[in-house]
Amino acid sequence: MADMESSLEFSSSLTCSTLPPPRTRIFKIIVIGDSGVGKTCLTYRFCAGKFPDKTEATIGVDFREKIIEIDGEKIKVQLWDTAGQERFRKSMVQHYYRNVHAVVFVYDVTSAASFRNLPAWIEECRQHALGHEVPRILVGNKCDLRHAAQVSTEVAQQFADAHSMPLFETSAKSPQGESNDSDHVEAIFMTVAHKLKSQKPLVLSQPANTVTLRGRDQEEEQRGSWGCTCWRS
Ligand SMILES: Nc1nc2c(ncn2[C@@H]2O[C@H](COP(=O)(O)OP(=O)(O)OP(=O)(O)O)[C@@H](O)[C@H]2O)c(=O)[nH]1
Ligand SMILES: [Mg+2]
Repeated sequence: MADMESSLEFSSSLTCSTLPPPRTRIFKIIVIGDSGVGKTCLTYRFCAGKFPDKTEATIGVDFREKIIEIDGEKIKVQLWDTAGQERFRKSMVQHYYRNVHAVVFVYDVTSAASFRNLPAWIEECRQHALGHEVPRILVGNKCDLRHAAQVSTEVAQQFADAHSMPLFETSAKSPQGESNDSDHVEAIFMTVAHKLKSQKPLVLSQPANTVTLRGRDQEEEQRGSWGCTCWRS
């Protein structure tokens, strides 16, 4: 850690001619919600591009990563696929929230209970002192089972509005061609990444004849809201 920090300090004062190779920023996004809503399938779909053949209840957390490119910058989206079952998550919870950049709340459109439990997940975020600057989004999954839906778009939208979150309805399972009327899994996570990138521009200052590379501004670094784990060579 000390090495990483000192190399960050070092790079912050380098001029154009001596810049090290570009490093990849990491956006840590946690995916939370009741067991069985499809968190593993959604994260797998985004990172592997397909619906998994089989899943089992997640124990602790599974990490999935995907490199994306936005405006010419390569960014590593690191998804934390958390456990929905209390017994599989309790020893891990504080790690989920450490230096998190965005939160994705998931419910299952065919399960009214998973929707009713959303306030408990929001409360967990509050208890872990999640800052208001951390983007949150709401995802209703399993839209391919619309005939069995128990949560209407209207009700979900009201909830999302009340909590200032954008709502997406999607399916980790259905083929997502042009004719599909639900949001694409890919587009959902890309939206989060765009939001994070716009909040955190990479190149922030250009004093005369030098280009200074700064990933986080000093203030944020002091507040620790953009922890050092989000950078890697
Ligand atoms: N029809 C349909 N089934 C889905 C979809 N997403 C997930 N499933 C199914 O829902 C079940 C639970 O999915 P998971 O992704 O394991 O659920 P989870 O939220 O990760 O559950 P925990 O790890 O216990 O918290 C599995 O049988 C999946 O095949 C979907 O979009 N449509
Ligand atoms: Mg899971």
